[in-house]
Amino acid sequence: MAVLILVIAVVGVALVGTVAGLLVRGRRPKPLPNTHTDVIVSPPPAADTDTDVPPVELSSPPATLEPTLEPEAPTVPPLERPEPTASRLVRLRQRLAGSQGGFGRGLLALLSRDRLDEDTWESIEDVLLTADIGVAATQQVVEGLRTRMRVEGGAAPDARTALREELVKLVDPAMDRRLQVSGSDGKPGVVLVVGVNGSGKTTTVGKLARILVAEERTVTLGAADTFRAAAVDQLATWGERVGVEVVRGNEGTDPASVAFDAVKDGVDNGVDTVIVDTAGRLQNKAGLMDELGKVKRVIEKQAPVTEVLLVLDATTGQNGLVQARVFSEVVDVTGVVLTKLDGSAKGGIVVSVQRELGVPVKLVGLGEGPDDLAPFDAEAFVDALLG
Ligand SMILES: Nc1nc2c(ncn2[C@@H]2O[C@H](COP(=O)(O)OP(=O)(O)OP(=O)(O)O)[C@@H](O)[C@H]2O)c(=O)[nH]1
Repeated sequence: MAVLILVIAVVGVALVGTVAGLLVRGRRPKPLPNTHTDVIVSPPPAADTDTDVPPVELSSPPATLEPTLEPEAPTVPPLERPEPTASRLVRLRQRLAGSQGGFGRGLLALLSRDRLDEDTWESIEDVLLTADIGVAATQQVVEGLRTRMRVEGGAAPDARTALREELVKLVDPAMDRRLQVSGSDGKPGVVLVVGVNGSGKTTTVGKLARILVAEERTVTLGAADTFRAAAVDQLATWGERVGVEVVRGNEGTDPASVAFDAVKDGVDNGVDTVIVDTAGRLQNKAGLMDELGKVKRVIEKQAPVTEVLLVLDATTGQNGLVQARVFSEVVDVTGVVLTKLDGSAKGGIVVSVQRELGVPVKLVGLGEGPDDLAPFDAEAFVDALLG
């Protein structure tokens, strides 16, 4: 009997050991999932990534087989990737050629005539004046061309080269067109954007932010156009699309206080550039001077303004030039943004505005698309004019 009990005990111990061994092996730790996270936060996943993520089961199906709720789709849209500046120029040159080609081609046709009589020279002058190049510049270019044609003896075959060289000289490739978007002493660069309502200011601020984001710079926007609530919302949308913070005030808030807050925010967060949109109501010169003067003064309590961009609508012609003059008397304009060049055949305004203000055109707007803003280049511009 004792032997029997002993045998049962030995078999029992052996069985328990085997089962325990199996259990321990079953609990052996699985390899850990990869917990490494990127230092750079990636944009929210695009719509097609949901194929990688199994649907979340909210609860086990109830006995009554009621329909289960689908998890809600995330509402945050993915961040956009703005187009790099280099490819913009190639794409937008076509658009520039489309709107300005008539002007350049008209000049070329006149210059290529067998006989360049006085009537032809007058027609050449008319074409230049119609394109808004301005009287003095027109005379300069006609003089230059007449001299060359005399010296070189006749029009064709070199009319294109001569015209190109004269126009490039006029547009002045030597002007420094770089945007001052960097600050010093660890402070952000501050770009103040001014111009009359409707010239495309807010749109330009949004597009410029995209250019800077494409160049991997960090940006904060200041919606100091508190005169028009829609402009503030418009800017907020531009910012959201590329993940750029927009500092805003309520409608009617003092624009200077919004500008101050935006630049302070930029300094505190160590961003590269703060761009400030302004209202710029051209009610009268004194009022404008007060408003923009104050905006600039309060900004400079935080960081120096590195660039003042005047936005001008190319379709407004001579009227735009009058506005440009008033703004440049009120604030030190350092660069011009010429918008809506796609909708105007008056590309000559580039020349007149540069002569009028003595500051370079730095950017051109060539459409309503988010990336339809490009750095201005004198030679590419003239080539587009000549088609
Ligand atoms: N075709 C074309 N349209 C443009 C261009 N730039 C701006 N626009 C349009 O011009 C209109 C006015 O632009 P906004 O940016 O709202 O003008 P704004 O100067 O900020 O006007 P306020 O906010 O009233 O001060 C909008 O419909 C823009 O889409 C451009 O280069 N080409």
